[in-house]
Amino acid sequence: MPVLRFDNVSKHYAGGRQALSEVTFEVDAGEMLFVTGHSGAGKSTLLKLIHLSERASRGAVLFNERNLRNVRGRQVAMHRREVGVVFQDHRLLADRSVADNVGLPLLLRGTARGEIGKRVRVALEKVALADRGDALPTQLSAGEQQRVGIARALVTEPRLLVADEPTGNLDPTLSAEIMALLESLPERGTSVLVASHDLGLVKRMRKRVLVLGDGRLLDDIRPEDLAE
Ligand SMILES: Nc1ncnc2c1ncn2[C@@H]1O[C@H](COP(=O)(O)OP(=O)(O)OP(=O)(O)O)[C@@H](O)[C@H]1O
Repeated sequence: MPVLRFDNVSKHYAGGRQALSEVTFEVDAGEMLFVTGHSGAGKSTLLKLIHLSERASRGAVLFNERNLRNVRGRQVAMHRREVGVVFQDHRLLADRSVADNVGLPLLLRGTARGEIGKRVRVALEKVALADRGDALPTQLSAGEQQRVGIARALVTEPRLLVADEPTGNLDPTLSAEIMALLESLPERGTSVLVASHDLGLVKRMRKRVLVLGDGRLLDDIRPEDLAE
């Protein structure tokens, strides 16, 4: 069953140009894929329609077969529990511990403290930072900070993780480390969709690639068809 489906999706920003035009694709449960394209091609917009920081102008975005057009009000927060989000700048709170940062989405949802502690430990284990929960973000390396951002996105055990240029600020070694971590998530039940303009990185990963150009889906390349 697809976890995500875009059916002829278009997005116009108010007063702006058309960011997406009639985009159609599906993501299966347990899949990892990339979306690439030039600056302004529509990559971030595509991700925003999935975690509902923007709404489609036309067409349907379906998550677990549910049309997101019908997800309103309090249901938006429930939807966001099932979609983890990772940004280029991880946006960690500098004066809170790593564990507090990771637990924040649960705290905001009123989860009991004992349960938060348990889930934070699981999330930090997933990103190999189990022993750094008491540290402040500034005491960690850039790559470790990005892993904290990923743990925070995973703490609600989402069905899908969307990541917008997650390695944008990292050197090649740390980028590879973050990619290896993201690659390990599908087998643990979380599908992964990564937006990146870094074609070298995208090719090295040998995953399915959606190519956007001026808001249109130009290509949907399967790993076996990737050129050497
Ligand atoms: N809030 C907004 N209001 C108006 N126009 C917007 C808004 N956000 C994005 N756009 C426009 O929509 C188009 C797609 O932008 P988007 O950020 O999705 O591209 P992108 O592929 O992620 O680019 P980049 O790689 O530079 O981040 C661009 O022309 C952009 O200027």
